[in-house]
Amino acid sequence: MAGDSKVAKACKAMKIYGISEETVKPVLNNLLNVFDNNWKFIEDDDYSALIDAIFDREDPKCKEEAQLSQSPKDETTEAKPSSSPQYYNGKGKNSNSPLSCSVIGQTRPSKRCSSDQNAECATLSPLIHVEENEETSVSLKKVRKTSTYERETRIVPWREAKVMSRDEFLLKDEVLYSDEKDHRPFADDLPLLVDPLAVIHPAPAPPALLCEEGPSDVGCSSFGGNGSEIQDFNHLHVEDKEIAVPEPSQIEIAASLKGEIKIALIRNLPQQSGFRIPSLGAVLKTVEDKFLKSYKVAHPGFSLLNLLKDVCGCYLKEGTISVDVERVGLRNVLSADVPGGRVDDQINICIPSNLLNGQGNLQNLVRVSPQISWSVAPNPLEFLHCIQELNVNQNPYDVRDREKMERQQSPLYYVDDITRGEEKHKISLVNDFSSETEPAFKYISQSVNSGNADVKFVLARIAEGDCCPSCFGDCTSALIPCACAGETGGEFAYTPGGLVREDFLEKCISMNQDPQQHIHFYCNDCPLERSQDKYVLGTCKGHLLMKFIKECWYRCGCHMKCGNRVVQRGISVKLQVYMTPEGKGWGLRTLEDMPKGSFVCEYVGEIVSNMDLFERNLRNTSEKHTYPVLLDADWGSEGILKDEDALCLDATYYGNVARFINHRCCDANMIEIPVEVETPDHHYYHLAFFTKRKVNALEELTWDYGIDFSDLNHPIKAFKCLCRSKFCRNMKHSKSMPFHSHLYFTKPAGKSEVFAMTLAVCELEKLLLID
Ligand SMILES: C[S@@+](CC[C@H](N)C(=O)[O-])C[C@H]1O[C@@H](n2cnc3c(N)ncnc32)[C@H](O)[C@@H]1O
Repeated sequence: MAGDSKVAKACKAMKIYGISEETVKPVLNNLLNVFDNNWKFIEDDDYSALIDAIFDREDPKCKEEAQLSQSPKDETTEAKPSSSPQYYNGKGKNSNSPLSCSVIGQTRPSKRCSSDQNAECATLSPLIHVEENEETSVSLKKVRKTSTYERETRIVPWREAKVMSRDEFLLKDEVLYSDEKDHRPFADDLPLLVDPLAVIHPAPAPPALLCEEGPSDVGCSSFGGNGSEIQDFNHLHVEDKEIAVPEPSQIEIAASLKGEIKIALIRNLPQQSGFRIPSLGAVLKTVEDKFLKSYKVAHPGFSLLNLLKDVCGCYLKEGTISVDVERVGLRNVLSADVPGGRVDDQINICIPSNLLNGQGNLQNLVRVSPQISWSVAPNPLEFLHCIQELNVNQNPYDVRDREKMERQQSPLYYVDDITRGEEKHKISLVNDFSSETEPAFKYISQSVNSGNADVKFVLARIAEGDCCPSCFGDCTSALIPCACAGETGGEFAYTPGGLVREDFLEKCISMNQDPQQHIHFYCNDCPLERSQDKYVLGTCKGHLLMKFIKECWYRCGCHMKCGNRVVQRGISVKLQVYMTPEGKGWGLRTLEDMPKGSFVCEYVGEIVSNMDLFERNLRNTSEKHTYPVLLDADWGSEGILKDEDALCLDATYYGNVARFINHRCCDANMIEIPVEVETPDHHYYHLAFFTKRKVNALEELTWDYGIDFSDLNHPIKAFKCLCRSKFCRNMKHSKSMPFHSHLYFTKPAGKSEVFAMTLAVCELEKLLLID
């Protein structure tokens, strides 16, 4: 009977997996019921539905049987020549037979050709044909034929005959070299058996990382897709020398002629380690966290996946360009011309072409500083070593190495939170160049009155019409703007997303860039000149009348989360104080991308009268001070200003993170805008910094102090400007900066290549943005 022969066939097919007829038959019955006696569904794909159903039962018997199938008896009686693209490790009794439920324990047998289909598979399908000889060793043969099955299973042409299902290849979050359409790393129409252009076999790994020969409890795990398979490569007998059996190593890269890249990370672990295959997503996350922890300076959007993509990009590039004259030239320059750097300290940085806007032209780039200079000389092997270094850090059996690495990678000086809990978010401080510590000052998140300044926040001063007591929730989402939008022409200065509105911001930027075109107030009796004992006949130099933002305040009925309360909620972006490489001392940078119009921080310090500040400056001539700000945005609104009403903020002794913001002439990326928070009285207001454009993570945050570098009479001696802006007002000094027709890079002493590479890429990004 046709049915009986089909049952017999199915049982025979399952026998290969060591599953007995008694187990198969009831499951088969169920399936036939489910599929309405349609055998096609059961037979399709080498009885995959049946295999699934059997294993889905989680029948302990199945497991027992599967284990039994590894017994010597089973091996001799049941082992069959197989065309399965899976292969044995050939270790005899304790081998990781693909017939078992899996020695690793969690996986079911991979889909494979049944014995009955061997003939068909042998001609149609296996890219690598696996044969088992008497000693159960395995030989590999190339067969230049393909089947839909293999296309489905994305066989990796250059190496192991490992079968991965389409799903297994799909990464959890993202896919290496993903195809937009279907998110698979390799296209379906990939010509199979395309030999790789090249395969990188890394330099021998440190002994602790090598796969150990011999005992069967040692195997190499290969993370080829989502890391869902472990195979043991140790005892493969290779007939065809073109097919490389994986060296015991950590990383391999291979590319096909079409440009597809495969990266394999290989790790050996003792079987008893309790190791379970993690998802690739989890692995990447751990490495990224580790990277961020160890290197601190890493782009917060850094992802290992992108790094690997870069590796692939470089690998392809390196593989396709045979002679790179420019690089050779650069290498020569490197050895002769590195200031203060030993040749063996240098590494070549592989800059992804997207950073170079696809031009790959290095001629216009300039040297950054004596500490950080550049070479762009792609060399994927060195890049790979960087990755290996990351990989070493992950080895749980190599704690000493890991600790050593961490010691090496840490910055020379690091403070976890300079705010000591004053701000909502920690603000770290990092010095990668020396052990210079932060200046002595007291971190405060709100300005404080130092004594003589006349600053009073009085509820009665807030007129009924200047606030919105009847509002609730978010004023910016109300249909009709409330009274608090009055100051900014009936429209709130902020968008509902908390950014300064584009038109308002542009106005402020234009006033800042071209103050002469905007309204100034000229005092007859200028408090600034009074404080400096400079009585000048006639009017003063003038004060720019600035546009104010008015936020909702105490008397308003809205929520603290109201969109018109931005500055008063404090710093919300991740910031870091760092030692600038250009010699400007400490600087402030963002650790996250910020859109145009974002609030960064306000200038916080001691609220002092002009008069007091001048006296302070006189007293502390030697003191390294910050630049105090003058709160003169609305000095024209009252007649003659009393000394105690003419205020400044001095962050020298008490201040917040803004005291670290460096100056940049004209094209700084932040602008200061006066903000009313507590009082309509414009003697005192908040001076808040907003981004003038999109600012990328790790970019330095700067503002134009408005210094007149030619004013030798200014109470605070101007510094030599190192802003490197092409609009620098201190050009005499800027021009003396050396310009080079090439870039080269010196690895800072005691730093790893990964550290150096990250720094280099970040700096290059900055350069490309700036210049
Ligand atoms: C407000 S502080 C900025 C933080 C400062 N870099 C530090 O290390 O504390 C101002 C001082 O920084 C330095 N500075 C700021 N901008 C600079 C620039 N463009 N070029 C050189 N030095 C700068 C000057 O010494 C200035 O007096």
